[in-house]
Amino acid sequence: IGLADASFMGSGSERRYEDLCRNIISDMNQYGLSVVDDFLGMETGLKILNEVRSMYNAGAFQDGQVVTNQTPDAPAVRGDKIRGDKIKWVGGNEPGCSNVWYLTNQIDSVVYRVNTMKDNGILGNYHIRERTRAMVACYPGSGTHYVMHVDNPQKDGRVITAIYYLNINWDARESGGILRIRPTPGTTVADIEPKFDRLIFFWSDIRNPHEVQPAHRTRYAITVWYFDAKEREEALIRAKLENSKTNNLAAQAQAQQAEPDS
Ligand SMILES: O=C(O)CCC(=O)Nc1cc2ccccc2cn1
Ligand SMILES: [Mn+2]
Repeated sequence: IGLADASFMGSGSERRYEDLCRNIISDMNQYGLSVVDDFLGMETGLKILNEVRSMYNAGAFQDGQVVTNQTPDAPAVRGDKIRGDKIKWVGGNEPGCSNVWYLTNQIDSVVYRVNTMKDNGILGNYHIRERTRAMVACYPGSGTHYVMHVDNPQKDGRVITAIYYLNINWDARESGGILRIRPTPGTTVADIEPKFDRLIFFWSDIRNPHEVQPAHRTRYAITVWYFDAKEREEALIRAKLENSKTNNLAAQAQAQQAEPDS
């Protein structure tokens, strides 16, 4: 995986930006994932980290969906959590999020660029015009993890997952917290350390099941998901159909109840 060095924001050289995008295009076509180190440089990375820390310390994060998968017959032990992260969704330019907002703008420009460059292979099949808000996540250490899963298993429109890590001097040997991606089909495994100022991309669908291994140190990450216009459009139409179907069923049920017994 071409570990591109991309503190292009510092040196601001167009050439390095082009090279970075070329690297991402070839990684995404070859591996379905890409790792970019030194994306924004130390100074900007630190501003983002400090902003996230102050959000977290202000108690602005909620528990990620916590589903205990208690096996029915097992003794009532503490349900092992599906995931232990705490999250906060950050939209446009809310107060106190200007550095996260700057990050999402930088990632946007890379994604829109690789999506429109010529000879971009699979990336050319998508038409990326929208993304989710930024999901700021914190694994508070003490073994919190996230089980193996697929981000978009059912064509909800999301095609690229982009994750930016904020963890200075992360050493997985003592802190764990590795993101393990198991690209399918295939037998390879990509173990990615959540290193400071590292940006990764991977296909959001079933091509990339992934997990976060137990983290023993506070682990911050910021994720945005990019939509393909067509897949998103179709997903929204399906959702509307589903919705109207259930509404009709409910209305019918309501009506039946209302009818006097025949
Ligand atoms: O932090 C990492 O290295 C990746 C963690 C991760 O996969 N997070 C995540 C978080 C999610 C939150 C809501 C719905 C789906 C989700 C899928 N994945
Ligand atoms: Mn995920």
